[in-house]
Amino acid sequence: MWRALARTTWRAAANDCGSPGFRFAPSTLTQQQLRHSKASKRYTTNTNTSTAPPHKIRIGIMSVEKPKVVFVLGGPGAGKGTQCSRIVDRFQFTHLSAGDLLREERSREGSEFGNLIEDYIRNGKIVPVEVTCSLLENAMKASGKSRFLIDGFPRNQDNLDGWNRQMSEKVDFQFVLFFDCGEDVCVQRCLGRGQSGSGRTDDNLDSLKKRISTYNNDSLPIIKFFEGAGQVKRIDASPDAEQVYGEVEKILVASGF
Ligand SMILES: Nc1ncnc2c1ncn2[C@@H]1O[C@H](COP(=O)(O)OP(=O)(O)O)[C@@H](O)[C@H]1O
Ligand SMILES: Nc1ccn([C@H]2C[C@H](O)[C@@H](COP(=O)(O)OP(=O)(O)O)O2)c(=O)n1
Repeated sequence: MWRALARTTWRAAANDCGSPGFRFAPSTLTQQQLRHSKASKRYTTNTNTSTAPPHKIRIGIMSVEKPKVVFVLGGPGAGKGTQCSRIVDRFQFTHLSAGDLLREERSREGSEFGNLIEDYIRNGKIVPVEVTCSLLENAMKASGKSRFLIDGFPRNQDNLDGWNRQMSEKVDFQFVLFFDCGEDVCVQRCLGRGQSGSGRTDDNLDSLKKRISTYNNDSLPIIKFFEGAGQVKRIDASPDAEQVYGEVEKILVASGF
């Protein structure tokens, strides 16, 4: 169903690829990392047949760096997008918001997924990963960059499974930046965003109740899973944006960015 998504932005040859990490990707770093987690029973297969170290891929006799990926998670309205914009201003990251990519695809003329995406978004459900992951992979390739903030993904088990199938071998996963924010604050921020003209069809109370429930039931377990693997950097997202960013900056600098 999602073949159409993979159409335009794939680069035809390795030489043409801005970031070589997207092609030949024999190892599965994320799966390797997840193997160490008590909670990672599903990820026990070692499919790494490469002689390159896990953060690199092998092309012929050379090994090259894989693109680095940081997942950015938190409740609806926690401030993920706001903080990502600030990070991009200071660090060399490319910000890819799964929600933005889905909204773009929904509006793209001729998209076969427009109605499906709208139905999922309005009802606070998570779009099937085949759609979202392909949009992310295409955007990564099209950017030609090698450091990504992937915002709002993976948001449920389907997202995580799809990522592990399609992408984990191709990237050097770093950690999750988790913007931890109370439900009431999240709701007020989303309503405020709606009132100041976000134009989003889901910044209303009815959709928000469903989004919060999806977050609690489907997204929090994913964050806990990464936490169990020691891969979460938690940030209190309730203070003002400046203060939150101060914490983010410290974490990124301490992580070598
Ligand atoms: N720390 C903060 N304090 C107050 N308002 C914030 C803060 N961070 C973001 N906002 C505002 O809250 C709304 C949601 O922020 P946004 O970054 O779009 O959240 P998310 O991407 O997590 O949905 C926006 O209107 C934004 O300006
Ligand atoms: N991985 C994702 C991310 C977003 N979506 C859909 C469903 C979400 O409620 C909407 C909006 O997500 P977005 O990250 O832009 O917004 P919030 O964090 O909820 O404010 O997009 C999805 O289906 N799968």
